[in-house]
Amino acid sequence: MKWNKYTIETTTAAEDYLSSALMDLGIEGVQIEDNVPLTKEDQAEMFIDFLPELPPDEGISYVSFYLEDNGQDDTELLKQVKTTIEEMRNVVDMGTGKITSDQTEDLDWINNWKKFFSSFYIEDILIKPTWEELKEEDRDKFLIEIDPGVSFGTGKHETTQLCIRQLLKYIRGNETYTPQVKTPKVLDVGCGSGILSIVALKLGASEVVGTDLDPDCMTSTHDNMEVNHLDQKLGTFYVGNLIDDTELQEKAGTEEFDIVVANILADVIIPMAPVIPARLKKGGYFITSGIIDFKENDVKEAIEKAGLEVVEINHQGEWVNITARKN
Ligand SMILES: C[S@@+](CC[C@H](N)C(=O)[O-])C[C@H]1O[C@@H](n2cnc3c(N)ncnc32)[C@H](O)[C@@H]1O
Repeated sequence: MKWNKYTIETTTAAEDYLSSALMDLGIEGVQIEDNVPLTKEDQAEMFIDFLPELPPDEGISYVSFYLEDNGQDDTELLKQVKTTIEEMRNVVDMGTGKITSDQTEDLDWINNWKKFFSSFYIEDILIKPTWEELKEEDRDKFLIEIDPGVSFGTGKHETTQLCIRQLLKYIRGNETYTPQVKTPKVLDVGCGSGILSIVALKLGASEVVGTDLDPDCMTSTHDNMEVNHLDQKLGTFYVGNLIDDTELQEKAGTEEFDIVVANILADVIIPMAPVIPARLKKGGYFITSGIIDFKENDVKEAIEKAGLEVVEINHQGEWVNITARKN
């Protein structure tokens, strides 16, 4: 499908007003490009731990919108856009307001990523997108089916894989470690698509509790539990921030968990570390990732300061897993 892309050169002061004015004209899906650095909150929400160097912010912003090219004439709508820009000059600096056009193909943003997600293994666990047919020869495999929807967690990311390997070790056991608890209770902080909760349950966890800041993750997690034929009663999921929400800390449970897994970001794990020991039973493990390599020491220090003993540090690419025990 072809699309006409229109880009308005404006100012960072005007970009939000302009986007909302474009939406008022019935335009859906506006893209903003500027050099304004992301705030800490934006970084956490977008799972970005470090940012590329941006050119200096000179206050210029490019606001683009797309119109499907189905032979229609965009002239009338563009006239309305130009009028809107001129009217807005009375209230905000609109910059040049120059409109340029381009044509682009296939803009199925919501679904395009699916082309890059196909079945793969983490050790003996076969992770398969829900929309892919299960091959006859894979019927007896340890299977996890996932549709992350708009949440994070296909299993492809190094940090998810680091956590899954640790869940394998600390729930199922391996040649170097024999779990003391066969059916652990697991807390999954930052559950995203629910992938780690589902792996934990499939490996034998008796129950999981999950949390995430993003309400969409509740839907993804419940849907993925269902796809994986897991009784919804085995999982309880809450929206909220364990770091400072004492009500959530209580609801999640005190000294209840054999394993707490948190694949978030170094900048989130560091302030979260102090509340983790109180969630764990004695002898329980904290498995964490989402840590970029240059923040490894900061996270390790925070975990040790919280009173846990770091027992393992693993790396995959530039990402780090730290596993710690409550003694
Ligand atoms: C990298 S994703 C991990 C998703 C999934 N657990 C996985 O391993 O693939 C991090 C998730 O943590 C959530 N998150 C960020 N800060 C959080 C916080 N303070 N408490 C709970 N969840 C948080 C994000 O919304 C996101 O869904």
